[in-house]
Amino acid sequence: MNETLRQSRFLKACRLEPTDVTPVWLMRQAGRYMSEYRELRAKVSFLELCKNPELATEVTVTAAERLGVDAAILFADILLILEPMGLDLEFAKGEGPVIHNPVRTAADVDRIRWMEDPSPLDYVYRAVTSIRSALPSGIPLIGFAGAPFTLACYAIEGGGSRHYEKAKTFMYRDPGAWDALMERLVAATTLYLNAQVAAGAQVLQIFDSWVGNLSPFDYRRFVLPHMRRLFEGLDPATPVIHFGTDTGSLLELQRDAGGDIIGLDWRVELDQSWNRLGPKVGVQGNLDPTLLFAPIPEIQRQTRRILDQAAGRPGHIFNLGHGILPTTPVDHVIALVEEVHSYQPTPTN
Ligand SMILES: Cc1c2[nH]c(c1CCC(=O)O)Cc1[nH]c(c(CCC(=O)O)c1C)Cc1[nH]c(c(CCC(=O)O)c1C)Cc1[nH]c(c(C)c1CCC(=O)O)C2
Repeated sequence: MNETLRQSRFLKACRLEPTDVTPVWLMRQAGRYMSEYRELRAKVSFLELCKNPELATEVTVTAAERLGVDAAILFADILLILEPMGLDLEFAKGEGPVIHNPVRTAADVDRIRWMEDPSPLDYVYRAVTSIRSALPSGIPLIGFAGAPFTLACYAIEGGGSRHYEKAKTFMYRDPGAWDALMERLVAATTLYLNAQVAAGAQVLQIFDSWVGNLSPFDYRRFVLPHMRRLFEGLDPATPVIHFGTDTGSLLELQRDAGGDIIGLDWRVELDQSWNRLGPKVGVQGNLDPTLLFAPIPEIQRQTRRILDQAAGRPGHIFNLGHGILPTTPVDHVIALVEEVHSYQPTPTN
């Protein structure tokens, strides 16, 4: 890695070093709220876009440049890895992701393929290399994957869900088959993430978007050992952001599972949560994505409130608590990024 990249404010924050201003990027920064993205999507399907390294590069780089953020995130999806494992994935119009052959029994788990090598997802690594060479030298590229629990939820439910009753029933009824499924997901995800690093990603984010649905007791039993093995298998030189939503009761357990930076959503206070997590990890977050629909002065006020809570402590990466919503006004997003970059601490007297 070159020195400009190593000394970027984003990578400094990942190492818990002080920065000139707080680095900021936004989950789903490349997405439907942006007209450039919608124009491309009018011509190609979402999966075609993910599988075309040239178009994935265009979408990633355009979003990072238009917003002026401090990091780019690979354009892909957490569910792509399920295809080479034998699941039939479709992004149905207006419905979100659908898996046509979900895992419902222990025999279904046996049919899930072990990924022996990372090559089925070569199109992703080609996109990583191409994005890295197209980005300015001071802008790190974030690679990512879904966490095994969130991927297992999709694999078992066959799509999105409100209560995850199928996934949880599976977990409680057949813990052995659950562990077998999680082991396959951990093995595949480890290969996948390390291959993204080898292709040119400087940082990784693991999305455990739906894990906040579990009690701490069940997290400890059904998720934590698998997450530990995943973190242990990753390239130790690459910082990892460990993200979830609705995880107010799981933060310490998530930290114990692994990661350099813990994602916080807007349901928790940034300062209190960081104190709970302790000095060895940084935090990412935590503006409510819905706040981007508020008048700009209110966005600015709450952005400053979050930065006041971080109080200049090294290791804060500004972000939303979850992804940008599709109807968000772009100028509000740009105003948010500008506010983070121009922030001066509020005098305390
Ligand atoms: C759960 C999850 C998924 N995908 C992802 C997660 C974890 C983050 C989270 O909790 O939101 C992760 C993801 N998905 C996408 C990215 C690209 C990078 C970025 O953040 O800009 C990333 C990091 C693109 C996408 N992934 C998807 C889109 C929209 C597709 C379109 O163009 O129609 C994008 C830009 C589709 C997708 N993909 C997924 C769903 C549920 C949906 C449908 C809902 C929706 O449409 O927003 C699964």
